[in-house]
Amino acid sequence: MKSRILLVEDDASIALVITAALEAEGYYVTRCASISERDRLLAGQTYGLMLTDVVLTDGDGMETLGRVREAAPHMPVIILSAQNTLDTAVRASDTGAFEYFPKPFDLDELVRTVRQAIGASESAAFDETADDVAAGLPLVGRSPAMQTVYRMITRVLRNDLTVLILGESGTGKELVAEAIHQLGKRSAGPFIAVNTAAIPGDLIESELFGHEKGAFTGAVTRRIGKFEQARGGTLFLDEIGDMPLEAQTRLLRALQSGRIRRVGGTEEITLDCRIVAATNRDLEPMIAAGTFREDLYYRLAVVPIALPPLRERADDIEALARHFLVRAAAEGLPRRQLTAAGAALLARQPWRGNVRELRNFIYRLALLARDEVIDAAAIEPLLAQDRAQPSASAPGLAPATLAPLAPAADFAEALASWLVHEDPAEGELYSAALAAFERPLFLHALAVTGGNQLRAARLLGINRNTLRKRLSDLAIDPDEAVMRH
Ligand SMILES: Nc1ncnc2c1ncn2[C@@H]1O[C@H](COP(=O)(O)OP(=O)(O)OP(=O)(O)O)[C@@H](O)[C@H]1O
Repeated sequence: MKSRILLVEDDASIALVITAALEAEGYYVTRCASISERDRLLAGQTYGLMLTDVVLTDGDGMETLGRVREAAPHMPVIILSAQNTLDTAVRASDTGAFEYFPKPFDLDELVRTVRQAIGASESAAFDETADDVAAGLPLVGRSPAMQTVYRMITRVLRNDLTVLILGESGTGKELVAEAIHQLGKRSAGPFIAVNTAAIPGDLIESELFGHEKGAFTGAVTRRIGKFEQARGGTLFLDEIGDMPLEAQTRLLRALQSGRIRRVGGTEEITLDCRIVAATNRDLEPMIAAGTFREDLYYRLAVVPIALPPLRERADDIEALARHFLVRAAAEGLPRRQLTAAGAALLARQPWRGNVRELRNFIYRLALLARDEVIDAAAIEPLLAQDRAQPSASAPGLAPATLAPLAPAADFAEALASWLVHEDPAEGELYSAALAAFERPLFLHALAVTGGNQLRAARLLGINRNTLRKRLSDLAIDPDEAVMRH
């Protein structure tokens, strides 16, 4: 005999469609429209599965799942929600729900999942429960493409599987990596990000694995590598496609053995971090050409998550634009409103630099627009400027280290936004601006030279003593600068 299904849904037409589809499969469906009715029905009868909406007239169908678990601990639950944010997906997964369907959903897929869930619950009892994860992450966008991403994220939160995030530059790969860390079981540990493309080839090993004192010229002290820094947390290996082959081999060996050795050291250190890697490169042709190791690819891509380019989820552009306007205002830029026509114009742009380009554009717009209300007419001139000067906020110009504000087209513009943000006191303008400029520049020079002040001074083209003095004035600790980078 087919199972009885409890459907908790207050939208009569959705309920009708689901009931018809499930009855056609031979299931018996009992429908109710509120949480109180649900609890009453569960107390009196056993169900093979429950399908529930989230927002119901008398409460939240997801928040109250604890009561359902008490009444029917092994009954699989499928959540249907119009609140299709990452937060909802994560909350759904944390309730131990079998599956989460953002509305609108594919009816055939829903029926298939019901069949699977009932089959699975007959062979294995469901014992998953978890705390309510409070906060969602600032991943904006509810397009179907992002729903798929959110569902993938929820699948890796309770395990340590290695994740490979693929997507063009600026699509949000690092943000997704952070979401996996913060929402996952290692959130109490550190999140360590390494941009493997930014480290000179000969320093990658010591950067990742650390080195012992005297391991090579310049190794004046023992240094802990990123793998060790990430102990208990997550190691985010960005731009993995740009890693030199030799470093790929070392990385593969570390992942295979689960152990590392500091450069020049003998002690074996056991890895204790989740690895999330990312690249904007198309790895397949690189594998074919022999520039990316196929075995490393399979090691990393245990769970691949593909982030679609922004132009393929134009539905998200308006929400993102409004989000960045709010952020810009919170960071001290003028408060702006975006009209529907303005949003529509933004949604029609190709955004080759993806969300990063959109973000930079919105910050410039907030800074430069004349009126509080931003309409298409205020956006046009900036778009025209970008078309004439494509580098203005497009890919490549990404130094997030440059300022707390978005990177700008040139120093004059960066300075303008810095002035708005910092508003230094009279008589301190020059020294404050100089410090704001020098700090990221010196940190960059120290990072790429592995903290070697002589080489950093040479790179900058300034005297070593000048650099030392300025580092001391700015209270920059060269070793710490390298560690933090
Ligand atoms: N869905 C999103 N919601 C809100 N902000 C986003 C989203 N996606 C990206 N961003 C923002 O866009 C910027 C670029 O994102 P991120 O650095 O994660 O991209 P990336 O894919 O890692 O880029 P790259 O390949 O160049 O390293 C960041 O400021 C990030 O916060």
